[in-house]
Amino acid sequence: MAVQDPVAGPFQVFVRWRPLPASELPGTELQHSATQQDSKLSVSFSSSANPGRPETWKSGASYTHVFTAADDNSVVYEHVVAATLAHILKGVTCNFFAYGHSGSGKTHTIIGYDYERDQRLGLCLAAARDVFHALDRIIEFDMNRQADSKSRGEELGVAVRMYEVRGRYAYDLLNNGAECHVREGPDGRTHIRGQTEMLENGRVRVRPIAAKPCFSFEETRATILDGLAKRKTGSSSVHEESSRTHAVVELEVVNKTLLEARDAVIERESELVPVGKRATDIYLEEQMASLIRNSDGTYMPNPECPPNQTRIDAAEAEKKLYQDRLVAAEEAVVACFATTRHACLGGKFVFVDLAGSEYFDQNQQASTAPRQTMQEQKQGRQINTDLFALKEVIRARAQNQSRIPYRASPLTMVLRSHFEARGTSQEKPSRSAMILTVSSEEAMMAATRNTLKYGGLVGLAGGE
Ligand SMILES: Nc1ncnc2c1ncn2[C@@H]1O[C@H](COP(=O)(O)OP(=O)(O)OP(=O)(O)O)[C@@H](O)[C@H]1O
Repeated sequence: MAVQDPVAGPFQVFVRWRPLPASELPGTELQHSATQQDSKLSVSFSSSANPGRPETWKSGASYTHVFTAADDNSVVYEHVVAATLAHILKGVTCNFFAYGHSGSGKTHTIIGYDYERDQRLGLCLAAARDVFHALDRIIEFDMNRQADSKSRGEELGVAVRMYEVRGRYAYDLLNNGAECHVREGPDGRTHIRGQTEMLENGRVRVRPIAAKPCFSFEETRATILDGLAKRKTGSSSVHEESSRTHAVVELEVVNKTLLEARDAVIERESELVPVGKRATDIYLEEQMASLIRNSDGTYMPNPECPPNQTRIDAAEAEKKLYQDRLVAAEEAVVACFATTRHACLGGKFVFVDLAGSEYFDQNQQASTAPRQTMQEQKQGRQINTDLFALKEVIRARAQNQSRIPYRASPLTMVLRSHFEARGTSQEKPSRSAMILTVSSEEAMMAATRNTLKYGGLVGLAGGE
């Protein structure tokens, strides 16, 4: 049975203990328990590795629920994600993060390693399955009302985006791992843009992260598996490499009209580039032609050759025409939301498999981690920055601070639009949750404690 809206507050934190790896002897692990305090849980564990000096640790009460090693992915899904589907169907964005040490089960939780069996599907695949069940019901309802969604371009589906964030770049897993820049635009929004394509007539197209439209669960699953295959190429050590990137999977409810409207914006942008450049060139040409050089090297206007204002105005008028076409295309996107009868349009699940938290744990690094190359050290510092920034953003949001430090890292810049998403109406703020994946292996004690501490800071903020 689905649990009632677990992600109701601003930010909820869950703990998931993974089973001991087969290589570990049973009976040698940390002993752990959870204690209810008001509406939240605290976690404590003890180690008896050193019989002379048993060690115990207890967290604050910051967690919404603690999953045991016996809980499989379907149990986690029911508690954390299932009830949020109702929000997605109202156009809301729900974000889910997995945070933990390498090998603690982040990918197992978010994506899973069994793509067929219901009980073992990762959260993103189980969510895709349930979105399609819901969309099927909406389509059936439309058919009963003789409202043929398909012919009107309103056939509902899911646009899948999959990318890894590493350093200042995102790598588009549904576009051959293409490197994309993460930048803040003049509009204050973050743009993730791929390579510049030079087209005919001077048009310049810069595409955003690929959004692959899928119209069935099977198609969505195949798309996610395609993306995963890209995640693995180019890495000599898959497991290590996956720890060093943040992997994001987005599932957005879309229809064909919306997808076409967004494509039209990209086309209008590409058309504006040469026209805008021509207007600038003509202005500069006319200004230069109308200047004469003085003997001291300075310039002054040449009264006999004033700038050809008619030519400048004509170029500006043409530019304005293309700017208006772009604005009209952007308005058409907004109109898709305003005119649809499907409140679910734009509803989005965002799943983030964060880079291994060991990079955030400098003490652990110094003492036990193998020697790192310069490149790995740089990556480690960037991951630290990202994970610290994420915590600060979550806390600032929970405390309703006027300034949320999204710009502190590329990861938080990328996540900004998901945190700030408000569906089609201002009353629909996004909802978010984090799953801390931890291991009861003795060797992982410090990492487990650090993960619980990090999540504790995030969870306390959520409860304020
Ligand atoms: N809760 C769990 N139940 C069963 N197996 C698990 C669980 N958590 C992790 N595992 C297994 O442990 C191994 C490592 O897990 P996983 O790849 O998810 O770790 P990770 O935290 O994503 O690591 P990395 O950060 O290095 O990518 C996998 O074989 C996975 O199936």
